[in-house]
Amino acid sequence: MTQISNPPPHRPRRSCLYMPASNERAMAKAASVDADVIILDLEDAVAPDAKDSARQAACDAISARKFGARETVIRINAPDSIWGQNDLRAAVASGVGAVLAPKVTSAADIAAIDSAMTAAGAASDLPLWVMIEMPAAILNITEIAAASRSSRLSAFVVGTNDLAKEMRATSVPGRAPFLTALHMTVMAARAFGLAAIDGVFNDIGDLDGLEAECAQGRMMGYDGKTAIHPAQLAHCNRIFSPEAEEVAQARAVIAAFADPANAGQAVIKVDGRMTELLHLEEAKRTVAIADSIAAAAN
Ligand SMILES: CC(C)(COP(=O)(O)OP(=O)(O)OC[C@H]1O[C@@H](n2cnc3c(N)ncnc32)[C@H](O)[C@@H]1OP(=O)(O)O)[C@@H](O)C(=O)NCCC(=O)NCCSC(=O)C[C@H](O)C(=O)O
Ligand SMILES: [Mg+2]
Repeated sequence: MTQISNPPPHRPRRSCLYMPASNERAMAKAASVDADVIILDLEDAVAPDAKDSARQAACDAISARKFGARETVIRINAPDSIWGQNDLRAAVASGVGAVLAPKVTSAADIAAIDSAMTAAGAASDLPLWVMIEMPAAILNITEIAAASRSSRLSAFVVGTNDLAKEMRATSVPGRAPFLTALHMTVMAARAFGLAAIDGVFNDIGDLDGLEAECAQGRMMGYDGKTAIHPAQLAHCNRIFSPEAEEVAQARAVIAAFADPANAGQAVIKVDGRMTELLHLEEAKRTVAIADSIAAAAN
């Protein structure tokens, strides 16, 4: 299987697993974990003494194509940290699928990272993902998302741990303290055509809690969830996959609009429901995601 550096628009991102690049045992799982996206972390999960060796290990694993068809991402340290620019240059040179930058707060940050990627020789279509995890990022979310028009920015990843720390908020079931941030992030992502990935669930043993949080993220419109442990992946994959009934309904909508009897119609009835052309667009997206998941499973 080959790594894809420029993924198709409907590529599933149901589960995005962080792997500390300094953790050899975790990295050895590369070929077997059932994650749509692998995020090799050089930032918070890597101790300062291990930063250089983790960077090397991440880039070696990418170059050796250890992750098969999974989308690969390297999370660099903050560009203004002592490791950030070396991380960025090494990630670009490694052939990774996307670079993930932490703790951005403004459109100027996006422009600076994009310029640094260009200076490092990045192709114009190497995607930039960013962590939305600072209060200032939430306040500036529209200008950050709008920076995608003039940069490689293509995805938001929510960081609820840093957000909790910076807000001095408490993590509780239902995530009441973070709902404003979660809604604003997905809204801005959708307004500017970006992917939106939900934050992590820290309690590895609480799969019921994880399931509830996945369902909440999906209901809000998120494409998938970041995970910290392989045990979380099956829940993320299941809940962020279109259900069989949803796919069947989507296929019925596509078939109905393709029926010559409905040619030129903007609104029709499908299985008793009012169905407009806007539903056709969503139906096509649902089927494309379902087909993509099915293809990856074969
Ligand atoms: C939290 C962990 C340190 C727990 O690790 P461990 O004690 O080894 O757990 P287990 O014994 O249950 O592990 C069983 C096996 O699974 C492997 N494993 C565990 N986690 C991963 C993983 N993430 N990827 C791949 N493989 C993994 C173990 O190596 C065991 O394998 P084996 O021994 O061969 O049986 C650990 O889960 C961990 O480090 N998780 C990721 C932490 C991380 O990346 N954190 C940073 C991102 S979270 C974040 O902060 C997001 C954002 O920035 C924010 O602000 O919110
Ligand atoms: Mg963080």
